[in-house]
Amino acid sequence: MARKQLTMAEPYNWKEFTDRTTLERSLADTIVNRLASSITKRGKALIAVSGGNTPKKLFQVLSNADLAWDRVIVTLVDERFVPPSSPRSNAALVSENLLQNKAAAARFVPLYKDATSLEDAASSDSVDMQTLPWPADVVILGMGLDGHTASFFPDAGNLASLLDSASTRTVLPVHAQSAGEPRLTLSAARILCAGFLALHIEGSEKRAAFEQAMTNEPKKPIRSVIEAAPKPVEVFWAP
Ligand SMILES: O=C(O)[C@H](O)[C@@H](O)[C@H](O)[C@H](O)COP(=O)(O)O
Repeated sequence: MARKQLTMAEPYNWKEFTDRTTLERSLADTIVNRLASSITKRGKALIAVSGGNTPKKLFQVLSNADLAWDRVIVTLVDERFVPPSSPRSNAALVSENLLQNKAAAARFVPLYKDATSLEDAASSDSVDMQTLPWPADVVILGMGLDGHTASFFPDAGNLASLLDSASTRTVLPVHAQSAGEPRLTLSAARILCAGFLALHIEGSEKRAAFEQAMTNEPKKPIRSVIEAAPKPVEVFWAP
């Protein structure tokens, strides 16, 4: 039973599940349907996924889904500025959990590249990734307890640029004390134009953090993204 929204004007749809397995199956089905529909319409599909711990099981479920994966391009919402050999790498997480089984046929476009600086890597990504079939059909966001999403950390020096829905950049660099390491992130502009934009969070702490982020001031990045979205963001939550 979905949580009753506070007002009709909520910019998100809360989808509550009894357990994480049920959530993962439902979200995976929705993702596959969206990607299959895009393949039917335009012969290809683009999905951007977040890293971190939450999506690992979802990736494993997705990897076994029946889909023309050879028509699917998978990229990242954000990446720590580390090589794929690092245990902190989101590219490694995706390669080890999503790009397996049937989904191994998908094309993966990473964000990390061995560049002289974070800024050079972000600029080069932005150029290289222009050729991807934007808008993304699916973007799956995560959220930290501090209300960050993607690598839009509240203490990022360039947060306004990261959140600028009119940005012409595809990938931006992020330096934020709270991020752990320098990051590369899709711009909000690219995230917000997704055909299907979902937030995947689990556990009571994340639910509380989400509810606080959506009401407290100053606005947390997740609230800025949700309020800027042209249509309600689908929030998938399980205890
Ligand atoms: O690179 C990352 O860490 C993610 O893209 C980030 O935005 C993540 O979604 C949140 O930090 C939640 O991470 P957890 O799922 O590990 O709580």
